[in-house]
Amino acid sequence: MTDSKVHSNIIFSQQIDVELRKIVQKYPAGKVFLLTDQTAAGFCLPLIQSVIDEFSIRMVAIPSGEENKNIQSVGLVWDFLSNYGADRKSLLINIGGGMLTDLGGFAASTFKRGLDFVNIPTTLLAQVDASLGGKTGFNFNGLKNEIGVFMEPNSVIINVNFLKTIDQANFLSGYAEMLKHGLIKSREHWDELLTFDMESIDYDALQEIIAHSVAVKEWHVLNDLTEQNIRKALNFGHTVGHAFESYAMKTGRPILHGHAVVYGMIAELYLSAKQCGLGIDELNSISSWMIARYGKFEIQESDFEALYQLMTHDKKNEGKRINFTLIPEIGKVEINVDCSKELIIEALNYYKSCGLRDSSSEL
Ligand SMILES: NC(=O)c1ccc[n+]([C@@H]2O[C@H](COP(=O)([O-])OP(=O)(O)OC[C@H]3O[C@@H](n4cnc5c(N)ncnc54)[C@H](O)[C@@H]3O)[C@@H](O)[C@H]2O)c1
Ligand SMILES: O=C(O)C(=O)C[C@@H](O)[C@H](O)[C@H](O)COP(=O)(O)O
Ligand SMILES: [Zn+2]
Repeated sequence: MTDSKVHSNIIFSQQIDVELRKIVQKYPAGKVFLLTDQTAAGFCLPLIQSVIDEFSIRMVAIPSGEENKNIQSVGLVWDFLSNYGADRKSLLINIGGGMLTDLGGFAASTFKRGLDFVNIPTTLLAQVDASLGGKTGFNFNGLKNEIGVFMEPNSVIINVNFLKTIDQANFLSGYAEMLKHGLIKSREHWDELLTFDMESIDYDALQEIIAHSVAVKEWHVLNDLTEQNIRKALNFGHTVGHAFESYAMKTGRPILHGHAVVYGMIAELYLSAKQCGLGIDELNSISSWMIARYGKFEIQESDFEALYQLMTHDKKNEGKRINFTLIPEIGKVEINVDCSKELIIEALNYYKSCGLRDSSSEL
């Protein structure tokens, strides 16, 4: 395993305390703050305790879970920064999963119009996706990431050892975003992901594929930070996926973000087959592979209208157009594809029947 590899401001390191100390010592004494969530705190702070003690870093922990990615939690962070005298020369260290790095990045970017923040992602999802690229924010009005700003962290420190304590469901959730990266990047990267042994994890091998996944995300962000164009590729699966995630939360049967993205990708692969020529065998085989590992969020026809209405809030939309990112073949992307309501309902029907149907059947 290589040590302390610097890729832009993304640092892969086996010695998280050494890397963090180098950053913290650049800031005035008493002006470094730390944000985590209550679950991540127990698992993750021991790995950086020596730095916390050495610099007497003040800490706050917000409640864990997607349901707490809200304005109340942002308020707790602003209160904390205000009460302990944070100023524009301060640093906020966000240590946790994607919920925490999204929310902490937003709180730091808006407090006194912005102070520096670094992300230490501690879930697979946060290491390959959420902690990178500067999309910060929180959920509002039942809609995912409805409020937010683009603001990149000063640094991101990735250490695979954090992943040894995440549970299987959260591992799969992070792997979903890696699968997305595989589908938009290349057949080679996709095949690499399909052959990785998720049952018995080799952490050296995992770090290698995390690095490949990070490179996919970073390339898109470097080319289009504010998602005017090619960054929309990173949103594949999210038009339908975010609708599933919001609807699941609203109806009291929440699902993890990555699982929602997998279900969204299945529906959007169907749209890709109908609108841009993705092969039907490819569609059916990817969908079956995904359902076998991720199960399903069961939906009825009576849910379709509510799901469609949620999609009308997607951030890629323009006017009345619901703009999808689609995949004509693995490794190719088409952005801004307008799909009719009828076709979107057909895609939801395809998803609904997945697992029930013979995978070789015609559409
Ligand atoms: N900004 C982006 O580009 C982007 C990209 C993808 C996802 N996201 C967002 O990320 C969020 C999902 O992130 P997530 O899956 O990391 O969820 P999460 O942050 O809620 O973390 C999942 C759970 O794991 C716990 N945890 C964190 N680190 C741990 C560790 N090392 N060991 C054991 N438990 C640990 C957390 O406390 C939490 O209970 C969603 O809100 C999603 O919208 C953002
Ligand atoms: O980095 C991006 O761009 C993404 O779209 C990555 C997604 O995985 C992530 O879930 C993102 O937060 C979605 O953003 P949104 O703009 O659709 O809220
Ligand atoms: Zn996502």
